[in-house]
Amino acid sequence: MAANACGHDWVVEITQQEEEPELDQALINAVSELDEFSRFAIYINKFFKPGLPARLLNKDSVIEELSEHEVNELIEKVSRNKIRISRNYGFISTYVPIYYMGNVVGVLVIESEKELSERCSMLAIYMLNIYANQLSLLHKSQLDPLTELLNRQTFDKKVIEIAADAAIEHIEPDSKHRHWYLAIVDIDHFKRVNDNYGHVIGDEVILLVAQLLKNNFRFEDYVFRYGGEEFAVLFQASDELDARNALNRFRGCVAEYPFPQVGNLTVSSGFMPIYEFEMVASLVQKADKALYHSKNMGRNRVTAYSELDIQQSQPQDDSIELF
Ligand SMILES: Nc1nc2c(ncn2[C@@H]2O[C@H](COP(=O)(O)OP(=O)(O)OP(=O)(O)O)[C@@H](O)[C@H]2O)c(=O)[nH]1
Repeated sequence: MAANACGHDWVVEITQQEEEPELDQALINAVSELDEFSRFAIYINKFFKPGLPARLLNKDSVIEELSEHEVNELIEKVSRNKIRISRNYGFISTYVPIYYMGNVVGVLVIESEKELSERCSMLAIYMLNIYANQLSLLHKSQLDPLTELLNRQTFDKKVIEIAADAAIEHIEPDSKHRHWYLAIVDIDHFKRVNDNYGHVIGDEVILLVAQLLKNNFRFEDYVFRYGGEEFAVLFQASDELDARNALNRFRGCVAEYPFPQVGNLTVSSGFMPIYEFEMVASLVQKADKALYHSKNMGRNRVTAYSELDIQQSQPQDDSIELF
């Protein structure tokens, strides 16, 4: 650590990361190089929102994992006392707070034979703080500024990840497990909103629909602003009926919502399962086809890709073999 006495190398490493797993690894590497101790566990609430649990970051930690309640108690204690030290049967436990915007969002637990130097503890605090700031910047870069939903760039990455997992797991369509679905949702006749009430009201409608969408899906589902008044949802459901019910629930919710000045609006959607690896463009094209079917059938409805008469839309194979 001598050449890196002020932690400069770690700061550079952490602030260079543009992907979350690599950023996590950069922090884990930095903490493991603070050489005065041998074992550590990092717990952090990565969304920085009160009420969400702080989860273990270094899953391979040799320190026994604490319960959510124990972690909350520790966070409460380090919020009051900054660094805490306790002595247990020959080793020393040090608890270092993780700060984000002045709030404690996690805790680093270190077990060592001898007490950590103050310099080492302060270095840990700075590094954890820099990690939290970098994580927040990374999260912000994944969001659409108007709605704070995930943006289009993040959509492609997430679909590839889910489709790759589906290919590995080989989940069958009739399996008992919940699996992933892709839906594209579009506000009906949105151009009329802009034309009649102006773009500011149009933007407000987009924002309100985004909020309704977020509220209608689970925390572990992903909601994106895909384009202007078009949204994409990656969500888990047990089968097609379950997925359709979720989208219909949202559709009903929008239809009943009194949009200020505008009154009532509707949304149409198309959806399909992600059972195997498929290119993002091909998945989106299929969900889009189902969406346009909803539009053609009068809007304010949900269509599954499986409902479409694929035979009609595909070119007929009545070609003549020439060679
Ligand atoms: N206010 C606002 N309008 C947007 C934004 N992005 C796209 N739009 C507008 O959204 C409208 C989309 O219109 P169309 O694609 O013709 O579709 P539509 O009127 O919703 O009709 P259907 O989709 O067929 O039901 C266009 O007028 C765009 O200018 C945005 O960020 N804010």
